[in-house]
Amino acid sequence: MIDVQGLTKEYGSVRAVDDLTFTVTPGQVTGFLGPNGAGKSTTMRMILGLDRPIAGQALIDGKPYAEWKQPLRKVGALLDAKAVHSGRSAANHLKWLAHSNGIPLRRVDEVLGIVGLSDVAGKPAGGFSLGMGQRLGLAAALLGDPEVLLLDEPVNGLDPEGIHWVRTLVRSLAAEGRTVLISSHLLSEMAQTADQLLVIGRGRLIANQPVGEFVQNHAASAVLVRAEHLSELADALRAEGLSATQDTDAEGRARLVVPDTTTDYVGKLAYSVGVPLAELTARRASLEEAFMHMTKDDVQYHAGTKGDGNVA
Ligand SMILES: Nc1ncnc2c1ncn2[C@@H]1O[C@H](COP(=O)(O)OP(=O)(O)OP(=O)(O)O)[C@@H](O)[C@H]1O
Repeated sequence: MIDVQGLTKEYGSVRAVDDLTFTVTPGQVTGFLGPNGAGKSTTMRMILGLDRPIAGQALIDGKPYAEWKQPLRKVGALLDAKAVHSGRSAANHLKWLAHSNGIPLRRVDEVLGIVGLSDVAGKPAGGFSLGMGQRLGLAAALLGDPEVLLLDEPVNGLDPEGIHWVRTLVRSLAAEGRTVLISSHLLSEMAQTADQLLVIGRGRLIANQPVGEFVQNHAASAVLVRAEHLSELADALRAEGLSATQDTDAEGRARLVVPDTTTDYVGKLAYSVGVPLAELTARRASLEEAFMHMTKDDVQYHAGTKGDGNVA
């Protein structure tokens, strides 16, 4: 369990993290989202004792990270996968970490196998691709078989197979009862990986809820309907107090978009007014729509604008 209370950090005049309070519970994947510069990495660094807050605290199972005697056995973290001595081989990098945390050396071969790097174990990490570096970072995070995992952008640089593998891995780690906090800008991926979402903007907490609830609360779903007699159906919908707008689908066919209703309702109504349907589809809101809606006032760095924050 990670317990963050009133965590606050400033860099000069920039308040990077502002009075953040949340808990991350075991047995589920918690996704950590926020626009660029929102304070995700800074929060993770403070949880790991790498940055000192100006107020508040972060505890891991009741103690600050620094008080765990063999921290890698308690918490596995992937923050900056490039933070590896470039001349050192993957295996030696992991052996060095294992040694400093009292972890048996046979675990090094195990984690290299888990992340698919056994064949390049003896090669210098400096020559690794971005994706291989991420895999090595994940191997280091898993080395101590930790109960708590903090993964900052773990799928960065991974190919589709790698992304799928990370998703399966973190879901199985959570299913084993571990605490998993994971940040990513790939929202469609996060929608499939996370159970719970923590969303921050400009250092402040703006949502902490299950993924499905977040999407339902912050993005509109709609029913899409095609029929030969669209205007009759539109009239019937409006008579029932529903708004229906007409547009065309990808194949250029006219359809109605009816927000805030269900396919069951529209289907029954069409039947009652004798309009045969050619298509009746629920358009589910996406995590991306919900995220854009929730964070639109907190985006500091827009394409084509100067932004109003300090550029990192
Ligand atoms: N070492 C530092 N010195 C000065 N400012 C910093 C430092 N680290 C972070 N910041 C600032 O703190 C704010 C939060 O940055 P942080 O990297 O935590 O955000 P983030 O949510 O992880 O962003 P991204 O999604 O782009 O990785 C930003 O305004 C950033 O410029």
